Amino acid sequence: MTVLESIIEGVREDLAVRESAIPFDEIKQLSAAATPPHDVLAALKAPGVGVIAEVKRRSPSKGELAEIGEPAELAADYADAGARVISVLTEGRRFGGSLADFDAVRARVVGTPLLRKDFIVSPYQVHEARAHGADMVLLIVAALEQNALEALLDRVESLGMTALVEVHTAEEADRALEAGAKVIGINARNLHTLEVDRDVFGRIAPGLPQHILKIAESGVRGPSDLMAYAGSGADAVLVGEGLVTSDNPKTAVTQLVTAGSHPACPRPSR
Ligand SMILES: O=C(O)c1ccccc1NCC(=O)[C@H](O)[C@H](O)COP(=O)(O)O
Repeated sequence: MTVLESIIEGVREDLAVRESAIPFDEIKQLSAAATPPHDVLAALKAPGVGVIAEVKRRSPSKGELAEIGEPAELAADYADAGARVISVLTEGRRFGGSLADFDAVRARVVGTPLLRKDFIVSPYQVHEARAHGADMVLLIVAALEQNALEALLDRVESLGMTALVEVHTAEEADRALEAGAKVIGINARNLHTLEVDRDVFGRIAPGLPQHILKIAESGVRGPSDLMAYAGSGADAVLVGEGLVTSDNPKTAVTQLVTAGSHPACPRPSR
């Protein structure tokens, strides 16, 4: 069993417990009653290379990363520093995240789009994300059969949210395009082996259509990595470990945002 398969096995077990407490029909009603989502595409299309800043306590690859304090305060610092989207891990067993974290961030940071970063394998989780105020939902191609990917993507968009469709190979990128993805995240991290290869983005991104928003995920240690991803066509970068392990996460985001808006920073023409 790979790391990804193990994570998904646990996600399905935890999901069954939640679904027994709040049945599917009820979570659909809650999602329908939620405050409408932010326009994530508009946020990501703003000039310059954007930053998606992640609330991440621990991970399968590195274990405990940092004592992040109150997730809401960390997220508020991210937003104040100019993050375009805030990613909140809600997977509990391997990342130490929760929907309670998401709720706290949502209550504290009302003006910035939020990404529910989890391993989405069920329509229930899509409605659950919306019910908790998510604007964006991660769909991992490697975790889904094509029919499921297309059905979940349609459901995300039917609720007014934006899907971040994550790939690690050219074949997965083809599947994302076939499914109708508008935002494709190219993860430098292989979710089966946990190996990080920053060159993956530059091998895949140039082959994507210009209208696709391209997000470089993982391995961003500072502005030089952002600039390198920008040089290969990134519209934004998604950063977790490099922020929460820094001396000052707010300063770290500020430095990335400054680099992404610098005249010398490459930016795809739109
Ligand atoms: O981060 C991990 O170890 C990991 C392991 C297995 C599946 C997913 C994993 N991370 C999710 C992510 O892709 C990252 O949290 C995100 O891209 C930020 O990466 P980083 O800046 O390297 O923390």
